[in-house]
Amino acid sequence: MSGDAAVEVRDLTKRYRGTAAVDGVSLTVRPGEVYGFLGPNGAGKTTTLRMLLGLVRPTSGRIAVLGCAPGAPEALARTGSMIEGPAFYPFLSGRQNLRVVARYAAAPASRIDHALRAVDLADRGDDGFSTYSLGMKQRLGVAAALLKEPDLVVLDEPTNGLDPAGMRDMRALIRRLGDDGCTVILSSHMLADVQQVCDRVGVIDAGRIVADSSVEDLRGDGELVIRAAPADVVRSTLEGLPFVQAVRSLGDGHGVRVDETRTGDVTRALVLAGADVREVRRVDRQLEDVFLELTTGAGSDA
Ligand SMILES: Nc1ncnc2c1ncn2[C@@H]1O[C@H](COP(=O)(O)OP(=O)(O)OP(=O)(O)O)[C@@H](O)[C@H]1O
Repeated sequence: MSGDAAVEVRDLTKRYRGTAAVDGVSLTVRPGEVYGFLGPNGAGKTTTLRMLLGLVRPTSGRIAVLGCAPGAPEALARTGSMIEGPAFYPFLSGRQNLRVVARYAAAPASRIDHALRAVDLADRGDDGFSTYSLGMKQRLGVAAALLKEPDLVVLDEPTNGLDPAGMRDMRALIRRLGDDGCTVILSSHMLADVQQVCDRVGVIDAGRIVADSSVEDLRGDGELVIRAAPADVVRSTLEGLPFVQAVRSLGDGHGVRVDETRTGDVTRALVLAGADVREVRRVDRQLEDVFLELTTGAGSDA
């Protein structure tokens, strides 16, 4: 373990009754980055996050959180978390709920106003929790995670169940935390959200990491969409080009994985082969496309 990482996980495995929920996971989260943990339902996201917090004991493997063993008091003192939705007293106000959490977490009560401001709940802090919208409840959960002035925040599905405005607010909040130098790990089903808010992502499928890279690298160079005829000439020409990585058939054309600088070469080759080129257009790959390619797509969230 290098010791420079905010979180370092090596060969982490968790078995339940012989079945691996998490199977040899290795990943590194660097200080100050917003790291997205993506995967279909049941892929092992929550189990991994719970192991990082010392809530679940690994079957095997190594974890360092802020240089400490998971669950070590030094690590927990600098880590805020929201796992599987926030739990608050409905009959107390937001502020009173945070007071309860602060006392329990040995965090200074002076942090409460700061935490409420950070999640845009300062002017609703004295209203009853039961009167909050789902988005406000989720944001209060993040406020609770911020009470300790943490270096690391772990959020399990922070946008779960939120409407578009709630998601936008949560995204902005997470990005602000990252910009303020806090390391954030979040799990999500919301691929578009992760694409907008995360610096790097790990994709987990059936307990195994299938990708761990920057969002940009994962999305790659995008695809060149070509409409040209006849189809057999187009396909054989494209497949014969050494710089073309992959050719796939679309309804009325072909999609080609190729570096953007080769767009002219591809078009020229098709014209020289006698193809009638009607359209050549570059399409960015969305994280969702990559996710579906990488995972089995078995989860309903996929
Ligand atoms: N306490 C447990 N006992 C037995 N099996 C468990 C336990 N906790 C999790 N599992 C199993 O481990 C696998 C991974 O579950 P986990 O909750 O980590 O997935 P997830 O990626 O967070 O899924 P979701 O997106 O649905 O929350 C699942 O097959 C789940 O049934």
